[in-house]
Amino acid sequence: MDKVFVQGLEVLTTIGAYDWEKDIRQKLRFDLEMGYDTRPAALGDDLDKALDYAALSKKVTHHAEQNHVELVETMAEQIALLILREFPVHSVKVRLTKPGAVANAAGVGVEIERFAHGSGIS
Ligand SMILES: Nc1nc2c(c(=O)[nH]1)N=C([C@H](O)[C@@H](O)CO)CN2
Repeated sequence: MDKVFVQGLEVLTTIGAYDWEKDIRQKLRFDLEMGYDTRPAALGDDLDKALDYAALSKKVTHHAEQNHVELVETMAEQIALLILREFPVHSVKVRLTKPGAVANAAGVGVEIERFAHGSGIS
């Protein structure tokens, strides 16, 4: 399956399990990979047939900015569901990095993969 990806999408939001995290904004970095047949767009050179990575990035940014959760797991799951619900993709991989969370680590986070088929969405 072809992939459309968004790499290093940075969003500032309120996220974290500890009290001191409830009143600050921290950076999240999203790496997204969507399973999508790119041939119709390529053959017609037609954005209307493409998975619009700009529109997708905008929706992900808006969701992450507006929804405050404790765990990176929760945010990753919400973003995967949003993409499966709002875009005609076969699958989505969400790698979510919280760069400032652990001293002496470049980043920590999760990577999940979800599929449209059998998810009740599609
Ligand atoms: N598996 C996880 N572990 C931790 C999380 C998380 O979201 N998933 N979050 C925290 C704190 O919020 C941390 O980021 C503060 O530095 C701790 N462990």
